[in-house]
Amino acid sequence: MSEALLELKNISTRVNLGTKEEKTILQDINLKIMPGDFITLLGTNGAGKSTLLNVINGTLQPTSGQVLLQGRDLTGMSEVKRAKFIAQVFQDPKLGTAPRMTVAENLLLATKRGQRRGLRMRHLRGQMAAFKERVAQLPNGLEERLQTFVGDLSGGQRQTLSFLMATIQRPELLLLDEHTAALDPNTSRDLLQLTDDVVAQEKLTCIMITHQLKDALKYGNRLLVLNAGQVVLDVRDEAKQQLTEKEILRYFAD
Ligand SMILES: Nc1ncnc2c1ncn2[C@@H]1O[C@H](COP(=O)(O)OP(=O)(O)OP(=O)(O)O)[C@@H](O)[C@H]1O
Repeated sequence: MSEALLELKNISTRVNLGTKEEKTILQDINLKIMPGDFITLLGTNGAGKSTLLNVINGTLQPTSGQVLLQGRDLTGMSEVKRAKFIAQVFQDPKLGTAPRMTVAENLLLATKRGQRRGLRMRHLRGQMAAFKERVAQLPNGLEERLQTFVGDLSGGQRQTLSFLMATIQRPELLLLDEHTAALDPNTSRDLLQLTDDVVAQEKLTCIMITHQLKDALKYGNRLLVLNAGQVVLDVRDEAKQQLTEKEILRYFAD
């Protein structure tokens, strides 16, 4: 088997250590994510899905275990440094974009993701044509909004922009934390379709948290279910295609 892009080795996360509130959120997780895997991640509220993404993106250090990206040990590396390799889109359209900057300025910012260098607005003019071309392919009219302040966009436009910002500079790993959950059904469907297209075109490796069983079955090549901090189901390819919603629900048991 070829080498994993991301490997989680014996990851455990406990909070409030040494107090009555001590709690295990992730329990000895071992996972190999292969290059090009598009994983849909399911689990009941509180199963530990967001915590797992936080351990991968570096906002949370695990209590024990290691996070390896292409064999490189990321454990202990800051979130800012990991941003060079890992991009994330959150559920809240307000996260991930700067409201007092224009759409074009936000895109310029995204092209510098993970770099220390400051933002040079004079570089913007040279990039406008390329930005216009990128947003022209998007579903909800962002093309006409390049000079609009992001705070004035609709939630759907803002979330589409967040997705474009996360992928404009190809990340090694893309993390999506219920990124369409706050959108209306049509806008959500369009952004999921865009996600699927971009992941395929750019051959991205991606983990997408969702509560929609249909979407978890429809998208991706691999499906994981987390229950009480443990991976209780991990299926890929044909086994995933044959899975039904009813079967998945069995793994949601308390
Ligand atoms: N820093 C923390 N301190 C205490 N408890 C925490 C902390 N972070 C997470 N938790 C708890 O750990 C559990 C897992 O949380 P997490 O957000 O990872 O779940 P989730 O599977 O993403 O849930 P949801 O589907 O509701 O978003 C929850 O019970 C949560 O309250």
